Amino acid sequence: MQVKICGITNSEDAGDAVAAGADALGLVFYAGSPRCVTAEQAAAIAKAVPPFVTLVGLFVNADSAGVEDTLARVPLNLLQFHGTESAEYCEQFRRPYIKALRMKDDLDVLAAMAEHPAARGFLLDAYRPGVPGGTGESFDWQRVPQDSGQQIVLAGGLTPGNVARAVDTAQPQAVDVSGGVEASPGRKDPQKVAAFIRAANG
Ligand SMILES: O=C(O)c1ccccc1N[C@@H]1O[C@H](COP(=O)(O)O)[C@@H](O)[C@H]1O
Repeated sequence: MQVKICGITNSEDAGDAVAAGADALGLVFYAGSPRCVTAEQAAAIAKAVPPFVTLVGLFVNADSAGVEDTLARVPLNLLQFHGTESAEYCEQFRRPYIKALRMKDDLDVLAAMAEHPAARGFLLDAYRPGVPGGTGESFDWQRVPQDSGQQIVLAGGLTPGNVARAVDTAQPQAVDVSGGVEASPGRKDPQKVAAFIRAANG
């Protein structure tokens, strides 16, 4: 099971997550988040990350120039678009990307995936009106399609205590967590991070 620890705000938390076995670290470039980092902070964190750990930049309906500016300053391996971005928008950066889908009750998941043929995968997160993500809420894992042929990253309200059940139910390729492994908003708890990665890997 691949594990992404999202909402890293400092080099110490990055190092702890890598030491615990994280495959990917997420940096949030969304001003509305308590985990938001500047490009300068992100570049400093990136220096603490080994080359074979994927560094993911998370954006929410950001203006294109802002994304380009971040890309020029931070060595991101993968982009995560967590808003209502179109395929045309996401593809303009010519970088590998995953698209977040918020699992609103009436969302046609396969149809939403078909709108992003160039996406490298889809991150499925809980839906809460007015909040783009990082809600700490989960959704019905049985709604994760088993026949999409896509790389699925399961997210939303995952914790060290529920991730094994989530993996068993949804059978994703990867899991993603933010609030469930925090000591306080924006600071990770290294013991929770390690427990999460252990539990995700069964
Ligand atoms: O982490 C955030 O603050 C955030 C803000 C805006 C959009 C997405 C955000 N995070 C992503 O949401 C998932 C789920 O978060 P949680 O585990 O429920 O707290 C997280 O893994 C990020 O990919």
